[in-house]
Amino acid sequence: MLNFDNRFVRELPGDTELRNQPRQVCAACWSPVTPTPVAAPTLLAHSREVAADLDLDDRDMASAEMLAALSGNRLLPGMVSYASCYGGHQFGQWAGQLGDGRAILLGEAVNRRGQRFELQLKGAGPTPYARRADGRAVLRSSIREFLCSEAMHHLGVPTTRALSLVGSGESVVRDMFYDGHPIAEPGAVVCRVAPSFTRFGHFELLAARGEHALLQRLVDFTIARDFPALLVAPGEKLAVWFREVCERTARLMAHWLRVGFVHGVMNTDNMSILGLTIDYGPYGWVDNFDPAWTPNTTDASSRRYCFARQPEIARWNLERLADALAPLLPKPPMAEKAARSAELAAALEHYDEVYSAEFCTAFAGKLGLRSWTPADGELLGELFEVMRLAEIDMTEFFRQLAQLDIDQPDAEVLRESFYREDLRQRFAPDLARWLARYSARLRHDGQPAERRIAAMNQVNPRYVLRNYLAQQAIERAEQGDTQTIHELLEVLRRPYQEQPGRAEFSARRPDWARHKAGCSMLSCSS
Ligand SMILES: Nc1ncnc2c1ncn2[C@@H]1O[C@H](COP(=O)(O)OP(=O)(O)OP(=O)(O)O)[C@@H](O)[C@H]1O
Ligand SMILES: [Mg+2]
Repeated sequence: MLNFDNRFVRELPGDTELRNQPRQVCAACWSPVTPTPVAAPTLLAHSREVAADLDLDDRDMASAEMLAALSGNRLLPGMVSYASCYGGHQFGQWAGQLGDGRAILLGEAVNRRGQRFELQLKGAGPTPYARRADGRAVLRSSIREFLCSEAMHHLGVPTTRALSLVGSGESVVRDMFYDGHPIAEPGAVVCRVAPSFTRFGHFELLAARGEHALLQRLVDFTIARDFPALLVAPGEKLAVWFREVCERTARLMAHWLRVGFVHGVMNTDNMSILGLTIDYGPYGWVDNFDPAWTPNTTDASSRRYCFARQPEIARWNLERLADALAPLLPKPPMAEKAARSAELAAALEHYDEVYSAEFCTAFAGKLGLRSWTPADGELLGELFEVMRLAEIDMTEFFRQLAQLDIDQPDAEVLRESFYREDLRQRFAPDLARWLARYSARLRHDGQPAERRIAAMNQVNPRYVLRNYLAQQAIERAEQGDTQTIHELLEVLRRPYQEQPGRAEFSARRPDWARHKAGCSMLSCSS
């Protein structure tokens, strides 16, 4: 069914200890571990696009062997199972070894076009990196990961994918808000798919332990397997590669801001070397535009990972990766000893430049502008301020903005993007002033209306996985009804297309969801 070529375990050293017990794993990139079987697996949903990427058809997906593999009950021929070893900076502090505590890789499938995909079960039981935790995942967080990674892909945002969502038939005990109220919840396993699940933290841990020879091997492996185009690029390989990682990360940040996504836990162990969105934990979608909003309750006081700070935090994370890579470069001259090597520093500056350029391109697109001038930055800044103060829904506003008649701008087309009538009235004059300036700018831009509207509709989604929508799918699934998961999966396949009869999936957050757990506050407990 699937063809495997498991380079990670073949080319990188593994742990020689075979017992599946929590421990520090040194001088190795992975540990062999077998998924822990589950009692009564059922395939709750799968992504037909990911299946197609893997050359799997509906019959394959419905087979007993596939269900056994996707639940961790039995491996398919060619699979090897292992957990990888990484560390990370969490909330700004070095946390030491973390590793795949509940994620178990199943090897690298190569499709008929020669594309390579790592398969990874999340929630498949404890590994040597599980510390004191159970290695499992609850259904609610698994639904959120499954739906959101597919939704992000269809929005055009780089991301790990999800092949399947399997209910385990077992319960998992979680204290959702860490307040001494543990309850048994249904468990699940998601099979994630990505060309590589390697994180910044994989490199950081080897550097922190002074395992520089292995660090060099992991870098060489990563370039050869995951960045083959760079093998023929001129220049010092490591610096060229780090620059590419910076560039991809910058593009990812611009995408997150464009669609209103807040990751929620941008620790360096949750940063993909390929610039993919990885680890859908306490993430959230911006409803009313608020740069300081964070969905993660653990982050509520520091707001380190709030919406607007994400690009800055990504840079901080890249700096930690640069620190890890620095020992592999030739020693800098004495005068620069404390400084990072010039190449790494230049790559970080490149991050700033690419991010700025990508942000401008993204928001020029959202506003329907063909080019971007410094004055547009001011125009956008003023819009953000009105949106924040008036609590305007980000997704609804930008989608509806295309409907504005720029010869006679009238805020009426934006009425549905307000959460509060009093704020709508209070900020009506500010919005009207802004719309007049914006309309003048568009008239100057001179693009025919149909072309502008079509272009805006390709970057301003009508449908995103609003927090309350995911929560509704979860509550129904916990009652045994997976219909909403399937409906959402279907709607979110075409986020930029108007879908008649699907208005319920684009409606802004209802009042009941404003402060409800799972809708505005998410916990890390998953
Ligand atoms: N239930 C669990 N059992 C074992 N380890 C866990 C569990 N939950 C989290 N961990 C581990 O704690 C660390 C930080 O967790 P974090 O929430 O970032 O990741 P995660 O949600 O498990 O997974 P991923 O980053 O793979 O999507 C990771 O090493 C992770 O494997
Ligand atoms: Mg994680």
